[in-house]
Amino acid sequence: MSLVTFRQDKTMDFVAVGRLCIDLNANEIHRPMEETMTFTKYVGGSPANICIGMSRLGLQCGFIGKVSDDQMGRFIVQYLDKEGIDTGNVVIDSTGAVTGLAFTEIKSPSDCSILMYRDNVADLKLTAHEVQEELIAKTKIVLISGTALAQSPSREAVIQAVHYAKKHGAVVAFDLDYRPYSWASAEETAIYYNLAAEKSDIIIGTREEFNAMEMFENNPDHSDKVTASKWFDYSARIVIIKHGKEGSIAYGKDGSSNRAKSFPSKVLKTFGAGDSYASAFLYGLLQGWTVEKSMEFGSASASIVISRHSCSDAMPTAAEVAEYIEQCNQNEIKAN
Ligand SMILES: Nc1ncnc2c1ncn2[C@@H]1O[C@H](COP(=O)(O)OP(=O)(O)O)[C@@H](O)[C@H]1O
Ligand SMILES: O=C(O)C[C@@H](O)[C@H](O)C(=O)COP(=O)(O)O
Repeated sequence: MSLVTFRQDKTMDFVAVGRLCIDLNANEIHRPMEETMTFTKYVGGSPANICIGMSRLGLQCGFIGKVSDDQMGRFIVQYLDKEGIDTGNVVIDSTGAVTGLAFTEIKSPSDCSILMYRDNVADLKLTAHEVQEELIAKTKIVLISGTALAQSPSREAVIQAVHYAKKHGAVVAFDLDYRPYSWASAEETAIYYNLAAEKSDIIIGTREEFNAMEMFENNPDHSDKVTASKWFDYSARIVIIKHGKEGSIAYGKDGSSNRAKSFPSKVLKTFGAGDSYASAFLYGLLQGWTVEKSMEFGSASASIVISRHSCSDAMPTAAEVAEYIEQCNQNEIKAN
């Protein structure tokens, strides 16, 4: 009996709600951004990366978001269209808002950071009225992303999307996606993350992101089991805590737990790991795989994406991920 079941009468697999932004990834790597002269432009934004990842894996996907009425907004929509993602609910801002920029700094494979310019961004201006119920009504999973809860009216748009998801039997996946610079205070973060998590069937986050949610909780040791157990009293069926290179652990409402190791990787940069992991994990669940196999698929996808320069554009196909797993298994057999 699987922990999560999906309505098979739906014609779409996955819809993400949240930010669409631009990644400007440094071309000159292994140096601080003060010395970087050129960047490569990619579509970015954690929910956008996850959606592109799901589409690359062969799923029918849509996006609910807002972009700026300029070249950057048009670049984003054209890219999503080319990837086969339904952009019918990507709204063009009319207030002069801009596209969020994420400048990335790759000082070393383990020392990467992101400088985000997010003043007056279009993605946080999505309103509840702009969320199309008919799009959510036809999808199996709705992904919400934590940063979209940071400001109104985006905050209310996410809550409305969750309401539609519950009404139409869509699974709600919550990727915590905590970006401190988008929030007014740590208290606001904790309050709104907890409200969203109460409605979510699948919750995915790093240990640090869950810590940010637990400001009013009693979990001084930051126990993953304590973190997960709280959410099974609400809607959650699966709670995943990610631990970087150390891998990840998933807890199930049925009392199960599964640990997944990370895969070997020629790491170029570490960002993009979580988004690729989430897309491939959710893909696995949609195939009817076990949590364990889905975690393996997510972990392998992450190890591929962190070896490449971009996040969105680096998202692998299902065949690439399967081949990588096979190759790593063969290498392990040879090594033993
Ligand atoms: N250095 C690494 N080498 C191999 N896999 C990694 C590495 N860092 C992360 N991963 C994989 O990506 C997953 C998510 O990474 P993590 O850093 O925990 O999330 P996020 O990118 O959201 O911060 C990990 O559970 C692991 O499977
Ligand atoms: O989420 C953002 O706004 C930044 C992303 O565009 C960027 O690609 C990134 O940091 C993704 O890393 P992850 O969310 O840690 O997987």
